[in-house]
Amino acid sequence: MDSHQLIEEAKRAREFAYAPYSRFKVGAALLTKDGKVYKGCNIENAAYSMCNCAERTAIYKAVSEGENEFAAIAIVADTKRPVSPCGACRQVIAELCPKNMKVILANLNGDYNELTVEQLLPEAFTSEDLHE
Ligand SMILES: O=c1ccn([C@H]2C[C@H](O)[C@@H](CO)O2)c(=O)[nH]1
Ligand SMILES: [Zn+2]
Repeated sequence: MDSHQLIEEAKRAREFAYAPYSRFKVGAALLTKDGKVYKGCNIENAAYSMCNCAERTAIYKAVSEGENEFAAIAIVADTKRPVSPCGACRQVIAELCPKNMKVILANLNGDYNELTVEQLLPEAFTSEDLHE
């Protein structure tokens, strides 16, 4: 599965977004090392703080199914520049995905950026900081 295919999977997930408040639909597709794809969309709530981002939906789906080896994630929204994940999602990605894993940020115009987890959240606070 290449970057373009993973972006297409994320676009399909985006169609399921439940975003009646922001009207901002986001899709994500997380690729495991053995080639499975877990998709996620954002899911909002009338109690706004409970909104869950697409990236975290995909990651939590995968982890809760026993997955822990990831190869790439694609995230797509209808933005001018490729979508920029929020800080909370950057922290979750840094926690559960390898530092050198590919992160593909895309929009619906065909623009995309590829970066690593470490580039997405430089100097991340991680479990290595917790205990000496
Ligand atoms: O990278 C992002 C940025 C925002 N959102 C969602 C959260 C909320 O439902 C809506 C507006 O912020 O978009 C995501 O899912 N991923
Ligand atoms: Zn987020």
